[in-house]
Amino acid sequence: MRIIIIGDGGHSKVVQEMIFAKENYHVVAILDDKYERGFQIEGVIHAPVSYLIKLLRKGTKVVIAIGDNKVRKEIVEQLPLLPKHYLSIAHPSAIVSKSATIGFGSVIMPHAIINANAEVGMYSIINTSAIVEHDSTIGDYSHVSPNATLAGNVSTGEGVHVGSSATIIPGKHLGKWSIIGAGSTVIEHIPAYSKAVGSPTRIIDRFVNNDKTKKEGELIDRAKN
Ligand SMILES: CC(=O)SCCNC(=O)CCNC(=O)[C@H](O)C(C)(C)COP(=O)(O)OP(=O)(O)OC[C@H]1O[C@@H](n2cnc3c(N)ncnc32)[C@H](O)[C@@H]1OP(=O)(O)O
Repeated sequence: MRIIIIGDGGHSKVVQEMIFAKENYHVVAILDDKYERGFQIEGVIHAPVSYLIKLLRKGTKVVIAIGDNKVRKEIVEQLPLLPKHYLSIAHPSAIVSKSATIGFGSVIMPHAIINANAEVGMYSIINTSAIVEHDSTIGDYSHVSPNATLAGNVSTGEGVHVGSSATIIPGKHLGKWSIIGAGSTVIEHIPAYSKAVGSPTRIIDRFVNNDKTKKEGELIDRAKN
C-alpha cells in the first residue's frame, strides 16, 4: 500500500518506524512545511505539504503524524480527502480488542491497550502504553499520551489531550478540547475548553479554541458541552 506521511517531527519519527516495519506498506513521501522544496532520501520524497495532490494515486493512504491536536485538525480540514483516505494503524505490540473500533486516521502506538467495546474516533493518537479501558469513547482529534489510563466508560469530546500518566476514573467525561496535565487524577467531569491539573484535578485555565481570554463568565457559558 502506498503511504504518505504528513508531519516530520518527534511523533512522526515513531509513526514512521511503525510504518517502515510493515512489509506491505510503502512510504512514498514524508511531507512537512519545514521543507521548502522537494528532495529524496533513500527513495522517499521529502517535500512541503502542497506536494500531496500530485503524489496521490488511487489507493494511497495518508497519515497525519503530528502530535498537536489542533494542527492535526487544521490539516484534515484543509485537505480534499475523505476519511477513508486516511490510514488507521496499530503497532503490532498494541492490544486492540476485537470488539473495539478505531476510526480512520487514528494511530495506536506501541504497547497501548484498547479494551472491549471501546471506541476511538478519527485522527486520534493513543500513545505508547496508554490504556483505554472497556466501553470508553475517545473523540476525534484527541491524544491520549504515553502511559495514561482511561478507566472503564470514560468519554472524551473532540480534541482532548490527556497528559502522560494521567488517570481518569470510571465514567467521567472530558469535555471537548480539554487538557489534562501529566500525572493528574481526574475524579470529576472536566468542562470543555479547560485545563485541569493535579490529583485530584483543579481547573487552572479556560479558553476557546486555545485562544486565552480573561472573560471567564462568558467562557464558562460557552464551555458547556
Ligand atoms: C511522546 C510525548 O511526548 S506525548 C506528549 C505528552 N505531553 C504531556 O504529557 C504534557 C502534559 N502537559 C502538562 O502537564 C502541562 O504542565 C500543562 C499543559 C497541564 C500545563 O501547562 P501550562 O499551561 O504551561 O501551565 P504552567 O506550567 O504555567 O503551570 C500552571 C500551574 O499548574 C501547575 N501544573 C502544571 N502542570 C501540572 C501537572 N501536570 N500536574 C500538577 N500541576 C501542574 C503548575 O505547577 C502551576 O501551578 P501554580 O500556578 O500553583 O504555580
